[in-house]
Amino acid sequence: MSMTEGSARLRKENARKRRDNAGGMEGKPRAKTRPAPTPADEEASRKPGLRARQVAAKLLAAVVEQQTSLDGLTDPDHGHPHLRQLEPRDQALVKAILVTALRYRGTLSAEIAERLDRPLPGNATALNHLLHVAAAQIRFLDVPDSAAVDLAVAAAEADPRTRRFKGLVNALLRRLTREVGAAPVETDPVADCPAWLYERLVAAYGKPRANAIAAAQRLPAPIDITVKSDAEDWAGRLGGTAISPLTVRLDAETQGSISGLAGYGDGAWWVQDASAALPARLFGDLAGMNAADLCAAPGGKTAQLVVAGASVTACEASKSRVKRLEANLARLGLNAETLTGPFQEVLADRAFEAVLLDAPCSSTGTLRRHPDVGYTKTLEDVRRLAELQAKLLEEAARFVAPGGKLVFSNCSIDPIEGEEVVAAFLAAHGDFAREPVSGDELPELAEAVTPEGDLRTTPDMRAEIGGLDGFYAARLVRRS
Ligand SMILES: C[S@@+](CC[C@H](N)C(=O)[O-])C[C@H]1O[C@@H](n2cnc3c(N)ncnc32)[C@H](O)[C@@H]1O
Repeated sequence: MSMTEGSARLRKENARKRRDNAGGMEGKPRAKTRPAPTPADEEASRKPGLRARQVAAKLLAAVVEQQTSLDGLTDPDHGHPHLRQLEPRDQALVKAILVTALRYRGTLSAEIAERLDRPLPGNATALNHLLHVAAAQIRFLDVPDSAAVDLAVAAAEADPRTRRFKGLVNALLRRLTREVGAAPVETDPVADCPAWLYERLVAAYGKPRANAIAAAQRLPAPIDITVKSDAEDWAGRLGGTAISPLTVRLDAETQGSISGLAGYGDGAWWVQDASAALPARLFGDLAGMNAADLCAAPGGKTAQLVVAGASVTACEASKSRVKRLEANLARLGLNAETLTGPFQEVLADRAFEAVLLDAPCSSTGTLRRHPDVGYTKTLEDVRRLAELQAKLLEEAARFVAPGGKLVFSNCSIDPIEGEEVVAAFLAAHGDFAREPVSGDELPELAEAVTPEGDLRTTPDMRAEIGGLDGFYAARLVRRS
């Protein structure tokens, strides 16, 4: 429900600001979190923009070596302290570098490797990150090449682990600038799809479709909002297109400060990808019914259930995320009962006519917004999360009243976490049946309805309007 990836959309104005500020600016550190300056910090403060590049390399290491999520590292309140110490403009630059370096990681790795006489030593990880940070700027960002190269050389010199490679950094990056620079060289989306994920895509969807998905998920995602009503009207007012009865896709020009747009303060809409808005739609009109959202925060789907007329109970296990859920509902002026804790415990023996289980998952459907996911998650994570989902689905079943509906969903692109979980559940539960979704229910997205009657979106769908996140949803009904 918040805008998290504005920095990845490098629109001209931001690019100009960064160029004007090419060297960047050292942040005024917050007294509370500021560690004592090291000699490297002092050097960085003498060279504008150096600190931003050093922080970018450090955070890139955290993503690819420690599998730390980019959202966590860049969280405005709890993110990495070195990032939070930078000026907002430099923070935005660091985020843009990271998103770009991850989105094009395969391409950048190959272009760096081609210009090395021999492969880097296996332990030269700091050097590798530094080269990726510089190459991302040279190849894809509107930063002067000379600044990208000079600051990479300065960063190499400031770090004892990379000092002896200073000459290599300089020569390699100058060659990259000369030979490719920012030329629109065609790059291979498959090379930029993490290998384990590409293998899964081929296994699940076949090679041609896997290639189309890899290409679509390398593109930055547009920003979609879900409106309480009047999508056409809001599209006109905000500058966008109504792409479903509830979703407006904002034009690139409209994007900027989301909270400054008309209707935000009045709670008329919230940010939610078009595909994330689909599972709650599967309940249809909920007027006069009670509904439970079992895994609710940050609350986009809870809001939809309330707007659809239900009396909603929203459960969330994480205390901090309940706060976000409640703040979001308050801004939207929507009422729901919120319960803090695992739904299995806090719901006692209640039963509901509509139950939504939007389960934790690998988030591999959201690579457009979160290009780190391919490097922070593995196939083992997918399998582990599928087991968790199966357990949660089993437990969710007991809160469904006879004749009630249960929608299971998540934003993984992998059938292991979707179709297979539901197939196993139905095989073990004669008391539940699938209630197939029909193309008529979602006329704008009939291609997403599977032969079994589930919903499966992939990023290559609706390419003509900018694609969709990958999502899965199945609608089940309790027979007795
Ligand atoms: C995919 S997110 C939900 C997104 C949410 N439905 C939305 O549309 O905004 C999954 C959420 O489930 C929560 N969660 C995980 N296990 C839970 C449980 N047993 N009971 C309640 N919440 C749980 C996580 O903390 C996380 O916030």
